[in-house]
Amino acid sequence: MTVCRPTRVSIIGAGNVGSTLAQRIAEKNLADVVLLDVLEGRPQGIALDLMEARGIEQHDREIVGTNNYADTVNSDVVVITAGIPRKPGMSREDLLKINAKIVLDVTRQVVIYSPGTVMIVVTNPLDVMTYLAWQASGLPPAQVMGMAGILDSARFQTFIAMESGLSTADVKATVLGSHGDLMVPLPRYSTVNGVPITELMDAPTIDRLIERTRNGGAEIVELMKTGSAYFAPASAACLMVEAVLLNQSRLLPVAAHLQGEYGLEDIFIGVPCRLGCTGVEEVLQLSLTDAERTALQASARSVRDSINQAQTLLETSPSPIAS
Ligand SMILES: NC(=O)C1=CN([C@@H]2O[C@H](COP(=O)(O)OP(=O)(O)OC[C@H]3O[C@@H](n4cnc5c(N)ncnc54)[C@H](O)[C@@H]3O)[C@@H](O)[C@H]2O)C=CC1
Ligand SMILES: O=C([O-])CC(=O)C(=O)O
Repeated sequence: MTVCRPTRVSIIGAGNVGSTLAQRIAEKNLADVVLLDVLEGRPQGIALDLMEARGIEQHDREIVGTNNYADTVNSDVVVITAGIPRKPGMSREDLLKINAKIVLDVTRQVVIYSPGTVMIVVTNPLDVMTYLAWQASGLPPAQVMGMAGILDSARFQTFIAMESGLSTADVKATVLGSHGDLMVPLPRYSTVNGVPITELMDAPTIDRLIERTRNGGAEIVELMKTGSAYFAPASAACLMVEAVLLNQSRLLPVAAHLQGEYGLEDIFIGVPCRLGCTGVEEVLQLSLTDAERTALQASARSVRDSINQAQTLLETSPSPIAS
């Protein structure tokens, strides 16, 4: 008798984003979930809690909590949420050194057990962490991507719907670039049922919504006082997991490795990509105005500076980046 191996997603980091993502994946019946954390008991407790909801939520997905990477073996997708979230007053860049060490460590352990996985990075600062994870993993670049553009676009979408009073379902918003102050919201590519928002709102209103989008993560950090956003981030990561597992050919903004696209080389940054079972299957090159291209280049320069900074910081660490 053939024994079927269920699809498996491992989530490294059983904190707010990781545990909410585990819930979404299981309740959407997408895959079995392995939730791993350094904290003993936390992933096991969350997994048991989620298992006990199965009868109510009507699914039979296995959710396992562990501190042992061997339990993640043969994961189809691994999502890295391990790391420290920022506190009020901090930028995502302030997490660079501490999270770089965590991301390098967990990535190296992940690929021992899942050498062919698709890896989705969530830990901040996002674009840099995705680059470091790719380097440490040895995976083909198409199999590594970062989650941010879907979240930033969803925030822009929400603010457009709130401002216009129109249904969120009809709003499509596009945000490219890095997951930081230099992200690049694109009003020309943001529409309400096909109508560009530039036809529906005046420039000062759009500028105000763009500013709120750029500040979207910080706005929640300031409100929550401890920790950062996790419901919308988990939804965004789940959309990427779903697109890969179900080979959906979704066109979604993700931090992808660029090799000349948009005039950018050897960097991970948010661009529209076709996502399928092999990961990033295509980078879509939008035509940009001079101002949009300049903004994307400035965003990429800031990511490149942070990558250089991370590499300098890590040179003094006992476990330098594997080449
Ligand atoms: N890319 C994005 O758009 C977003 C990124 N984030 C980032 O995601 C990360 C996680 O956020 P939260 O879940 O809210 O934080 P959290 O503090 O709730 O959870 C992080 C978890 O990582 C675990 N961890 C730390 N070091 C580890 C290691 N070496 N191995 C395994 N687990 C380890 C911690 O024990 C903790 O349970 C943060 O860096 C945050 O800034 C959060 C939201 C959106
Ligand atoms: O703001 C943060 O630190 C977490 C994050 O990336 C977001 O919510 O966009």
